[in-house]
Amino acid sequence: MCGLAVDIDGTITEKRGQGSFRLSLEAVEALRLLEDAGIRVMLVTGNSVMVTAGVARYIGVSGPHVAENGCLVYRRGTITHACHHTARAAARALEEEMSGILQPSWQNRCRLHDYAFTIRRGDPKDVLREAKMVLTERGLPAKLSHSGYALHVRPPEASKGLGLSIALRLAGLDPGCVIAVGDSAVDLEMRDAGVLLAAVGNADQQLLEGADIVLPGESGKSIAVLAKAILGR
Ligand SMILES: O=C(O)COP(=O)(O)O
Repeated sequence: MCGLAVDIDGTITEKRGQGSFRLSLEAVEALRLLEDAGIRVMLVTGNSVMVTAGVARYIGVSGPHVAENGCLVYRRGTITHACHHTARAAARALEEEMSGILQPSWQNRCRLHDYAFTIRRGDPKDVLREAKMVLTERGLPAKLSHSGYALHVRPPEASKGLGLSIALRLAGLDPGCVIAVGDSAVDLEMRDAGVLLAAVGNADQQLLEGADIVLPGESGKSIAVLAKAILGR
């Protein structure tokens, strides 16, 4: 075991779901113990690069880290662009056509490729369908996903797997000795980097069914359980 890639929201927080942003102190402690034992901890998230780099700094995890759902890789102050397109025009179209339903994320001001919206009302599946129709009508190619926290509009090439592959290459880590952990269907993409994929116990159904292993416990507690098993404590 040489590296652990973890999603942020729903994975190292106390709980998962819109509005659950409190970091799990158990998870933070577990990630620090792993780092101290020489295991590289990488954040792989839909958040903007500024938020990702800030969270990483104060948790104390060395990275490289992946932001904007795979589009940006942050390593020691340097940013690598994994995506070559931006979903900015698609995000603007959604703002115009779905303002009653979608609330743009405050982080959109510092995003470059992937844009996020919280859903004000309605079932995320219906909202995704409507957003897809808006983009098709406008002829804007973009990928849409929902993290359990926000709807993301992404360039077609965006993938957490692509971002994680770049992060592993920058760190000189063999994917075969890396475990990735997430809480939602978007995190399935991380397996494309060749890592073992784990789901926290309260992950969404798609990830619970698609992951290689399901961890006991919920969100941050699952991370603490995994760290104990890795460190043999
Ligand atoms: O940005 C979000 O919507 C959620 O971010 P995550 O990828 O860390 O779960």
